[in-house]
Amino acid sequence: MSDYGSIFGKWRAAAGETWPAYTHHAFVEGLRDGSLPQASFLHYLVQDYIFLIHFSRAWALAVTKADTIDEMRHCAATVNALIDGEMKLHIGICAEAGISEADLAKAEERIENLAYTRFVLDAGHSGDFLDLLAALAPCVIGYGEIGARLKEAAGETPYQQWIDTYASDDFQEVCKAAGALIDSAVARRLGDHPEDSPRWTSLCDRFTTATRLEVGFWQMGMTP
Ligand SMILES: Cc1ncc(CN)c(N)n1
Repeated sequence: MSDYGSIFGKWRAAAGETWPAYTHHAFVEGLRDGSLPQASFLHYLVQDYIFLIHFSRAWALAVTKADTIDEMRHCAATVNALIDGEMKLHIGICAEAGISEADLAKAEERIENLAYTRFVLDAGHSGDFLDLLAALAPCVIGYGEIGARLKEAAGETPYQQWIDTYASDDFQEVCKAAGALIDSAVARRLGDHPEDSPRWTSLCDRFTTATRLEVGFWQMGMTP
């Protein structure tokens, strides 16, 4: 079982080589060793600010798709953590670089961003709570995995604040809680042997597609 839960570990394994293509992407390695150009980083952050708006909408949709109060509580808390926590990182770093919140609000959304966020929202609109969680999981837990690795492996890099945010105890707790939510939500709906469910393959596919879209997002970051 992975640090982030049993189902996440299975979905991650089913994604095969797509997973390391995401978590070890050249953009990530550039954050780690400091070789990523600042223009790429800022371009990524501006797009990621827009991403987090839609991502918050997707977690808000999860509140409406939940079956239990505990599930609702988790999803509602994630909306708050995104808006009042993670997005502040983007606002703060961009402000230091002379990019105001007003600039962020009127930035043009790149097509790779649009593809990813609308894919996640569609998973929730056309599917159920599990479809939505499978599409959301690579985003939350992938950054936790990246942050934890970069904390151990980072060289001299100007991107330490970014690394520290995703390596932080707070963010790691968010990832572990998301993994536990996925485990309990899958057990509740598909029982103790979810791999035997006719839905299993399509849940794995949703997870893998979201992971491919994460790879595309890093790639976009490298082409301001
Ligand atoms: C594209 C993307 N994926 C994941 C995360 C982490 N919440 C993020 N900020 N941006």
